[in-house]
Amino acid sequence: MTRFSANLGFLWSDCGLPDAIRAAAAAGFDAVECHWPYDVPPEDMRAALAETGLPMLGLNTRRGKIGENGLSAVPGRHSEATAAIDEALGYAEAIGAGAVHVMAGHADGAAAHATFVSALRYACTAAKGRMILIEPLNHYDAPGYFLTTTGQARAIIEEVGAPNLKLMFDCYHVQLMEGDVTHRLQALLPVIGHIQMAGVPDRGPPDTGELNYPHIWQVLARLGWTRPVGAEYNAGNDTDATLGWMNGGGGRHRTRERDAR
Ligand SMILES: O=C(O)[C@@H](O)C(=O)CO
Ligand SMILES: [Mg+2]
Repeated sequence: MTRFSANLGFLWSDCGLPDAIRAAAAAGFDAVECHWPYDVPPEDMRAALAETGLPMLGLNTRRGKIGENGLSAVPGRHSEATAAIDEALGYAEAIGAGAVHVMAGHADGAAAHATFVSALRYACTAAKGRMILIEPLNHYDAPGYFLTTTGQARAIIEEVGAPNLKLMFDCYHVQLMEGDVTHRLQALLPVIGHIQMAGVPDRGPPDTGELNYPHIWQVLARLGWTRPVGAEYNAGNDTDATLGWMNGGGGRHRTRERDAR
């Protein structure tokens, strides 16, 4: 049975994060993950996580100024990037989150590559065993983002050479940039730390669009993947109404009728 994590940057994004954690638990998710929780006191997050028993899988480094998408590959922004990594690791430790996604930012070329490698070496050491993730983003949603393909990510992971540096394989971005999702999951499995999903190309629920997620969940089961898969899609202002796909994955989603009993 596939297990699912609710990405609270997208699901129940109209609630505060602690209430979004509670909503995810009520809907039957096995875990949660978030993007930028920094405005919420860690003790409020800890309380909601303890109350629901859900693990927080991960969070992101800050994006930087408006229009930026992280700083870790941006030459000349080293001290801000390092501060963002320290902040994310500190927050992750405070709430018991398992991973930090280090966001690269808008940059390209050899200097950006060297800057990113150096920032990731710093993050992997500072993480003291916590997982560090990097995620290729598609060029429609994130034009100019440094990290765009799984091949580029794998080369960086190999160059950094830290056991706690892993790939965040977001099926939505991978399908838009490269396709061949099944073969890529299989080939990249040893370096994958987390998997996310959304309908393609509209980033709707996983039961919409061109990717057949029930097939992908079967592939993951065959590959021995047992960690929760992150649901990171636009859910509009009624997340509960979009959760029919969870039953297709054998999830524990409780229908509204059952909730009402
Ligand atoms: O896919 C995404 O957009 C997210 O996983 C993320 O962390 C960057 O916004
Ligand atoms: Mg993603």
